[in-house]
Amino acid sequence: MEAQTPTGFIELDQVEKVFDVRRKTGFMRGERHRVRAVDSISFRVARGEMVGYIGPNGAGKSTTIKMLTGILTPSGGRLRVAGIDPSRERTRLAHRIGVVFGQRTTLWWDLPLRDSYRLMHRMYRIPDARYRENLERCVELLDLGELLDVPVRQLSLGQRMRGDIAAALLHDPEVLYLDEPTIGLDVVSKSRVRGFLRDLNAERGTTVLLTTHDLTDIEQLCKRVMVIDHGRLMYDGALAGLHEVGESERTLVVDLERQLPPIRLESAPSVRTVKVEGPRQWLAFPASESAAPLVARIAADYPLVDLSVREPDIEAVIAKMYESAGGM
Ligand SMILES: Nc1ncnc2c1ncn2[C@@H]1O[C@H](COP(=O)(O)OP(=O)(O)OP(=O)(O)O)[C@@H](O)[C@H]1O
Repeated sequence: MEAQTPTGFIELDQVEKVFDVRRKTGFMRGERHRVRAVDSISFRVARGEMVGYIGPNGAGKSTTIKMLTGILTPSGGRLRVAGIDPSRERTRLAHRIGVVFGQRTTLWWDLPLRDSYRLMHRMYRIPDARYRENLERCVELLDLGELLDVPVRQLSLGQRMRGDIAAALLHDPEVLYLDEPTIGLDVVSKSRVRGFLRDLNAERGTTVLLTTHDLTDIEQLCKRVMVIDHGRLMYDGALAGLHEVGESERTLVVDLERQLPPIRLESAPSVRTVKVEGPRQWLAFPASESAAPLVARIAADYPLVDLSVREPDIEAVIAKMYESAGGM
């Protein structure tokens, strides 16, 4: 393994991808137009980071990942992964990256998992001892033991996904790109996949770039999230910071001794009572504000019995963010 670089294991500087598309407008007639799938995107991911890459359909996520693997060549800008230009040295890079596309399998449909893995062993020229060790570890942690001799086409989606994740890791990649790794999985399979990825990142320091529509994946795995829309990077930072960008609200649920008219706090105009149900009331307040002074004010003026604070639903936050940017 090479000396560790402290920052910029994945580096994008004003990367663009423009597709020339021909749209049919009638019989024998067509119109050419350009789709700017990725529009001047810059970011850096440090070695060992686990970053979420999210955005609505057609935002440019898969296009970015395809450029990071070398499948697509950028139309402009500079892109490096582990110091390698992916589209120029795709084969050399392939030894250092692992890719899982949730909607497609890299496994051989008619072969048992074991045979697919053997083929990868040869293709990637993985040293025997390392291959055996990695396979054993994946089989154990992803619970693949019973499945190794089953043809891929007979596996359930969750089993196949675990098989695909193992396949992407047999050659010890330093970076793993995951495009929708939990799509279509049941709750148990999702949690198993997430647990495995968390351990992989913690124990091996594998850098992970994760694209998903399931925000629980992000909440449970990534400290940092990047949001892309219409090919542009809209947000890059802590997941918690998204709440501020999305101007979201938290909810204070208070239980009073008895039913009372909606709580009104003259000194806190940003607080709204949004629901009253018997002695329970729901108050919405900006997520960027602290709940403590609000609680103190209510406790001083009302017969408070109990309370809880509900965090904003991250999906609502992101939807709001797309709306305010004119996206979706
Ligand atoms: N090969 C291609 N030729 C022409 N246009 C393309 C091609 N690949 C992607 N696009 C267009 O580029 C834009 C970005 O697509 P991309 O697949 O990267 O989005 P995405 O964020 O991965 O979406 P999804 O969440 O639906 O998978 C879309 O408008 C898409 O139609």
